[in-house]
Amino acid sequence: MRSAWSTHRIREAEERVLAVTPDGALMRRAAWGIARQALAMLRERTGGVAGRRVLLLVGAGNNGGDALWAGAFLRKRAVAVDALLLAPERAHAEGLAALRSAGGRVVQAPTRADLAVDGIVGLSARGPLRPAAAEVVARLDAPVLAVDLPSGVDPDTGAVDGPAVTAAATVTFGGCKPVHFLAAERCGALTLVDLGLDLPDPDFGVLDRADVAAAWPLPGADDDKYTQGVVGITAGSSTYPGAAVLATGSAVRATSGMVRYAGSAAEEVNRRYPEVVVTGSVGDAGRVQAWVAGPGMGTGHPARDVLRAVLEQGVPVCVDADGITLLAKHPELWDARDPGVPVLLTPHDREFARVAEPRGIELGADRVAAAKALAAELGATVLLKGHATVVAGPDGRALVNPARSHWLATAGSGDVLSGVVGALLAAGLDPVLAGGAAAFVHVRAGELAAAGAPTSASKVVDAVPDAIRDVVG
Ligand SMILES: NC(=O)C1=CN([C@@H]2O[C@H](COP(=O)(O)OP(=O)(O)OC[C@H]3O[C@@H](n4cnc5c(N)ncnc54)[C@H](O)[C@@H]3O)[C@@H](O)[C@H]2O)[C@@H](O)CC1
Ligand SMILES: Nc1ncnc2c1ncn2[C@@H]1O[C@H](COP(=O)(O)OP(=O)(O)O)[C@@H](O)[C@H]1O
Ligand SMILES: [K+]
Repeated sequence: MRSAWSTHRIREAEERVLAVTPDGALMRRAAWGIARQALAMLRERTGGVAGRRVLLLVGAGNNGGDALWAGAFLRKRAVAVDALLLAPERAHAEGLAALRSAGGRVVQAPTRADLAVDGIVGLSARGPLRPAAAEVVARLDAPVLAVDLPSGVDPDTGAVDGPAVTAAATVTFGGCKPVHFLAAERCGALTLVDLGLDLPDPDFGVLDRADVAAAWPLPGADDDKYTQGVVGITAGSSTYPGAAVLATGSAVRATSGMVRYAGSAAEEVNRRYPEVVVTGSVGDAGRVQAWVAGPGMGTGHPARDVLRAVLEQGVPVCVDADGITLLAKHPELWDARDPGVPVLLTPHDREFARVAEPRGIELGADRVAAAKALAAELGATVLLKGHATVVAGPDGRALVNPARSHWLATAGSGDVLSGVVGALLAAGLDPVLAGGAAAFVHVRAGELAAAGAPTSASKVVDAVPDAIRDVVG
């Protein structure tokens, strides 16, 4: 698992190391990491390094200092290095002297380059690129290597509110920052240079393939259809039977145990998935180890009664879509729940706002903070959907699942996610891990279903087993 720390935590840890490290040593270590990455990119893109051209974009602080020192190292490999100083009077003095004495040039306008190094702003970044930097970045045609983070993107939230760098690669130092996962598409390939920092608990973790593989429940010699956890789905309505088919289908694809369906789309579900045990109502459904409630179920009184019946059963529940709207409209539904039993909500932004705003929680730029606040307030796990999905537990733990592709931005893909979450909850996974692992496999299923061209939620359902195979295989 990788981890991310907000900038103030990184700074505090850096200060402790700086206090016991010779002047400039950390910066040179950071800069050496950038130079190595720059050399690798030059080699990969141009077949060599000597005589290749690098343009440094140098801002007012230590981020620019890193770029200048990296330029000095690159000069030693016979790379031609030009530095464009965006705030000449505030450029890092030692870095500039090192670059000059290594034979680097200071230029007044961007020059042709094989690679640009973005040392405009780092940990102290606030807001988008200022106009002068924005103009230079807009005119670049070389790939960009970002120092610490792509300038113009908020380091703590990944928010982009105007001009910002999109990097082909980013080299960061000491520990990853939230931007690296919340705006992964802006960072490109990420490398971490170790600075020996002693960091506290992270703000959030990021599951990798091996973590998901280790968590994913697979049947063993002593298992039968019941022991792997039976998942119950209550979803769909006469208006939206499709949501029931998608959520149930993805649960079927995600577990080799049993899936039950309770609701008005029983016939459609059974026609499509004969292995599902269907019934008209939750009360008749038989025992399950977790429920998924909500996709397409409607928001009227009958649906409210169904949701209450599910919450009263004392097993983990994944509440999605209309189920979330019902919880917002009827907060007393929370009383039906045993507070010791996990509830996991899977809202998109508008559903999140419906539940959070009446409780005084705004969904602003800091999506991790908002999800953590709502999880703590509700005593439930909150999976906030988006291009980076945030999963926050009531105990303060959080995971982020970045998506590097966006094929899941298609109608019904949320219903697919809820079925996968349900399968993992039924197998007994901790809800934060269940949400994180489901989001991971969901993204992979979207990529496999799309294979480079638009796809649909039904195809994502069918790709769930391939996605699991890809992860656990
Ligand atoms: N502290 C340390 O020990 C280390 C710091 N390192 C580097 O130091 C960086 C942090 O340096 P600083 O704290 O000096 O600050 P930065 O270099 O991040 O920012 C410098 C200045 O840029 C300006 N600025 C803010 N937002 C801007 C925007 N949107 N557009 C243009 N200019 C903007 C501000 O005036 C700010 O003070 C890190 O990102 C990293 O690159 C590394 O050398 C590793 C060691
Ligand atoms: N631009 C995007 N990039 C990556 N994933 C996305 C993007 N937009 C949406 N998603 C994912 O697609 C799913 C959409 O779910 P949801 O909004 O509930 O849609 P629906 O109601 O149509 O099922 C979520 O899992 C979300 O994380
Ligand atoms: K930068």
